[in-house]
Amino acid sequence: MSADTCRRTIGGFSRGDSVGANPWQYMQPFPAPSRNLRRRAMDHLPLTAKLAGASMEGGAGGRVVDTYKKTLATAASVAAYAMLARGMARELLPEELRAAVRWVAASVRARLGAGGKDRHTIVIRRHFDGGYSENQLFEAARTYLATKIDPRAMRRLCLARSRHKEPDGSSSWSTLLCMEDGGSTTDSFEGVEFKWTSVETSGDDGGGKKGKSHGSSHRAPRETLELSFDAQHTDAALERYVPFIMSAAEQLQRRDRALKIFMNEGRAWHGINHHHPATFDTLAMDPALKTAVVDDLDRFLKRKEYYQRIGKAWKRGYLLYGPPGTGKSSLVAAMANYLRFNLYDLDLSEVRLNSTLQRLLIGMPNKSILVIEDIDCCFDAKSREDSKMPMPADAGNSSDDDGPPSKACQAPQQQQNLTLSGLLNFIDGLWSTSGEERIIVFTTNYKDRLDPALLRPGRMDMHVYMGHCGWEAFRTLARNYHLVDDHALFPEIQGLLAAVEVTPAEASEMLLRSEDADIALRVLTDFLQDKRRRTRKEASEINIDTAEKAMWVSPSPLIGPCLSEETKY
Ligand SMILES: Nc1ncnc2c1ncn2[C@@H]1O[C@H](COP(=O)(O)OP(=O)(O)OP(=O)(O)O)[C@@H](O)[C@H]1O
Repeated sequence: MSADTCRRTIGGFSRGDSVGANPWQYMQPFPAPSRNLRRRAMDHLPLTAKLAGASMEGGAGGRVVDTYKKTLATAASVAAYAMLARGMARELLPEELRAAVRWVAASVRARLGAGGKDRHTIVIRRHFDGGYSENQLFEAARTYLATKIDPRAMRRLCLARSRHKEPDGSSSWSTLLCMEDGGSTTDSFEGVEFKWTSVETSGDDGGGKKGKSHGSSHRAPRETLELSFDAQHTDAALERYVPFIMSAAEQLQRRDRALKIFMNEGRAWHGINHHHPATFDTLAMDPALKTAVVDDLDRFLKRKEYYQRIGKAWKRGYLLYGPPGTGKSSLVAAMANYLRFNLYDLDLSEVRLNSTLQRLLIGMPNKSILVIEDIDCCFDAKSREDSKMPMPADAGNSSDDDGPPSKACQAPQQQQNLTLSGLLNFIDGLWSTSGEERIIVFTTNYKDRLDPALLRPGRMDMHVYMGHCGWEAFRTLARNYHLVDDHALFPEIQGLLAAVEVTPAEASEMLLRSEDADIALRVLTDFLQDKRRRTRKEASEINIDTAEKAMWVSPSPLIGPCLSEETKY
């Protein structure tokens, strides 16, 4: 096809117009569409097509197309140069300079991203004080952002192992996904969009911490996280978003840390790692009761302001009672795992003085669970009285007295032996004065033996009865141990559980006898049948015994006088 033919076919082009830019040029074997038709079609075309289409309208349109082509060519050249420059920079420029360039680019990007709106930026440096102090907010933000990063969406990511200091001075470690230098992500909070950018600059300006490796003068890069947002949201950022991040990070760190259980020795706590596997999922108990406990814990955690408002200490007390082997200790472990709180297992037989107890309780950090097991065995009737007794002669040398002397130790005549009322008064006093977000759990096998002071309303907020293994509890155990939800023996087991009392500990033991679910369930069924036989036998013996006794003491007019007569002689 010649240029002339082409011009003819399309029509309306003046000499010098760019034929090649005409979109209809080679695709148009039919007569050209009318102007109106083309104008209507143009309304639906993207900008590039419109520009090109404009060239069909006359000389002015042609110039637009020329400009468009030139712009495209220029953009392509710039992109090529940029790629070339980038490659050369990577080869030739030192890392420090490249980091500085990246920082400038990130700042420019951040400003351009603002879309012309007034943007504010909060810079959170990893170190301050000339590089010698760690900024906790940086660590918190990094921990929080690790949950926001989608590793599939980011081409470059950094993996870091982070150390957290525990309240007891020990450390725990966790692995985090972090943004690389120049990386950014957005987070939405209360409907506001916050943008986070990771920026690294060379530490050679003296602001960074001196690199410890190889003892060289090289300084570690200065790491910062930049939080940018629309200026109108400054209050939301500082007053709500930043505190939210701190608390979210704390929760995440708690989730990752190894739990500990502390035991009292003298006046101090000694902790070891706590790996009790019990969770609310594995706990075999009445489902409604389980839900009630979990809901109660959740409500407690959310109610800081509420407790403040009503003027009550932010603490919660649980009394767990029931026969041995019904899961009281397991429930305590499940609570600790659920809340990620450390456990403080208080052995009161090791505590002789109220002042020692006071010191131990004050030494417990927030977000912890105090457990006193078998509370019914801890105090005899005598010690329940609030007796003010002189301090034993050897008490000053006892293991209770390590560490600096407390106020109470300076006034020996006021020393009190440990009493239940001392414990209760002090717990109430302690919770209301120091520390918060604590849980106290008492356990007992015999609720009826407890001092009424312990059962007084308001002392223990929730009384939880851990009973014998019911049908639902058994199903949890079957699922835990053998991953079975249904089995041919289930109906028989259900009937047996309704007839005999067996603890979850006993049922667990039977289920553990074999790894084969069929065998283990058979073993349990036999155990339950045997137990039912024995229970029936015992019951019938008791019935006979009772009947015999009844015969001897019965006031029945028929035999009564006879007995009386017999006993007379
Ligand atoms: N409700 C339960 N759910 C799951 N496992 C249980 C339950 N109760 C008991 N077990 C099993 O029995 C073992 C002993 O239970 P646990 O020590 O929790 O009972 P306890 O009521 O605290 O007993 P004690 O009163 O003697 O201290 C647990 O380690 C667990 O394997």
